[in-house]
Amino acid sequence: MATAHHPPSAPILVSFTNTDALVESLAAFVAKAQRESIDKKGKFTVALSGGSLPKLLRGLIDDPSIKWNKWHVYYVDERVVPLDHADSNHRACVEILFSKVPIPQEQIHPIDTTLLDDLEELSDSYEKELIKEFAQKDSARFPIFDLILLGMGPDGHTASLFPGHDLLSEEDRWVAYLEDSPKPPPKRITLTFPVINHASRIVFVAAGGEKADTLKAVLDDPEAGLPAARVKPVFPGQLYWFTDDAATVKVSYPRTEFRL
Ligand SMILES: O=C(O)[C@H](O)[C@@H](O)[C@H](O)[C@H](O)COP(=O)(O)O
Repeated sequence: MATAHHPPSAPILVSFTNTDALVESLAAFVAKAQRESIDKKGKFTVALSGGSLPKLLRGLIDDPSIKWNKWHVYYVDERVVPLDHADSNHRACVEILFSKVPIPQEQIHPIDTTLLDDLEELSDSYEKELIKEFAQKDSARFPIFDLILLGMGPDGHTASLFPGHDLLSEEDRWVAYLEDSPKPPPKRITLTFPVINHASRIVFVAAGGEKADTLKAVLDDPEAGLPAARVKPVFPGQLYWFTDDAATVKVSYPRTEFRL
């Protein structure tokens, strides 16, 4: 169990020469994470981001080792729009991934779109979804996801946690809302840092040269405190970075060879 004396273990950085290699290894990693979780407790709880992430999960679609009926999927963050809106992270995940695999619909947890006009109610209701899944099972103060998959924006944001925003210091809530996201659309809900940091495995997926400067800042100068650098798993959680060489070209932080 977590104790205050355990330092967080250092992030593991793996970098691939091209996107296809990244996609393949990411799928293998996720497959292993789900196998371990299912072996241990019969299910796999995962939180997904939007942006480029859903496409980078395409390696899962034809993987026969994925037990989709054991997956319980939540969103790291969601834009406050109807589920069929072009900006919806849920819509992107369904179109790119969930419509192509046999995952039971009731095990995918989108936002309650009857509450789009009341962000406080909406974030409370999403927190209640998480409480249903996590609160009874263990006495932890925060949910312990088996896997949280994150992206990083060019400004260093992750989830909907943006540089300089008040939500960076949220310590109590599981799910928070914002109305002033600098990345459109402005209204969003997001998991908070304590929830992200309590996951068993946290994986950032960042590809492309436009992320090179930010990735250097996050990995080589974490004290500067960009949001992505504030992802520091609570023991025994582990943080991984899955990147491509275009994104890591400026990074001095040591790379680890990918192996399962
Ligand atoms: O809803 C969102 O906007 C995402 O969840 C967001 O946090 C995303 O992961 C980053 O902005 C990185 O986006 P890209 O992967 O598209 O660069």
